[in-house]
Amino acid sequence: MFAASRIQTRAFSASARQLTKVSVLGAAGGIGQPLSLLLKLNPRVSELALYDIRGAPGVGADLSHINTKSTVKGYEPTASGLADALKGSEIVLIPAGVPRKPGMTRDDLFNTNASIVRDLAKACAESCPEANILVISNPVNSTVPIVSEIFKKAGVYNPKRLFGVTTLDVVRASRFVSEIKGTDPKDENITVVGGHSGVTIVPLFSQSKHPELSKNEQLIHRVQFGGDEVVKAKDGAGSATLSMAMAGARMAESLLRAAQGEKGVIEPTFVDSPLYKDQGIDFFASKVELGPNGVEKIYPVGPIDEVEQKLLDACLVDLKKNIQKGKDFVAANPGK
Ligand SMILES: NC(=O)c1ccc[n+]([C@@H]2O[C@H](COP(=O)([O-])OP(=O)(O)OC[C@H]3O[C@@H](n4cnc5c(N)ncnc54)[C@H](O)[C@@H]3O)[C@@H](O)[C@H]2O)c1
Ligand SMILES: O=C(O)C[C@H](O)C(=O)O
Repeated sequence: MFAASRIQTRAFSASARQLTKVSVLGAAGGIGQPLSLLLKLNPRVSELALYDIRGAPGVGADLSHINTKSTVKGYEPTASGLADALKGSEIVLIPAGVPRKPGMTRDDLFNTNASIVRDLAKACAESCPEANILVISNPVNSTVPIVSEIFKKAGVYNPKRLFGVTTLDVVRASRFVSEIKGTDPKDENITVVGGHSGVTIVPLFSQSKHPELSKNEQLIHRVQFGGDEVVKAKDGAGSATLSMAMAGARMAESLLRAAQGEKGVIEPTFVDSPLYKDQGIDFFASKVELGPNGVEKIYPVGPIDEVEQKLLDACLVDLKKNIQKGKDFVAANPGK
């Protein structure tokens, strides 16, 4: 037992020395800056490439003074700057785009963010077609299908490498439950399935240590509309940035752990999924085991109670429309 664990530790420390380039698109923004900071502190990252339409060289210079071993560079806002930032990337995180103001839904961001994500996806398809693409820009339910359509058009789509980042919903659910129960959030793993906006966010408390919480309407509402809480509190200055940076860094870390040989790394995330394809729903967030090739295994939703079934039914109706909206956008606006 002891010898086996020593061998395993040696294997991990050897693989942790792998060269791993991670890039952040939208790196000078509210999410981009703290996310880049957390990635600079991650010993699994050897090279950090920062891109934004403004300010990335400054953020890069600032982070480059932190005494961790990785190199950091902020690239110029040009097509060649973007291509250079992306080349050789194993993971690309995309928090580029506008955030909500009070009174807006995530869908209200579509008109601005759809073309931003489309154009960045094109650059990824050209410069790093094999990278894991982690989409943070809202509305995630539509921006992820936009990326997949662009990759399909370029002939480089690998469904195992595309992820909508829904980790913040999981992080919130864990924290909110721990507040109610007076427990340590690290012991509260709540699966959240569906998508990432309002009623498409479906927490499955019946599968947690506290199945009775699936009847707690206030808690369910808080998980589904946690983003609104922050938008309201920031009062026009944007939406969640710091908690999102933590959640994005956690998702990237999970992918890196899996890529570097660790088994059994599971995160709920929004992926190209077989679960509801028969209902015309191509993407769905459920528990996903990660591996060196990205998605290793997609878990079904599993047993849920009556309340959750109703939530899931409502989720699927909206999700289908959101996904179609992303696909239709690329068909009508293929870009240059
Ligand atoms: N998935 C989630 O759980 C989640 C959580 C929070 C926020 N978000 C979303 O993330 C996005 C960013 O939020 P934020 O608070 O960081 O916004 P922000 O305005 O602070 O930052 C966005 C950054 O994107 C940059 N940008 C715009 N167009 C770009 C382009 N074409 N290429 C590169 N960079 C570009 C901007 O210059 C800016 O620095 C929003 O759409 C927001 O809704 C998602
Ligand atoms: O609420 C938002 O608009 C940002 C993000 O999607 C969140 O869940 O905090």
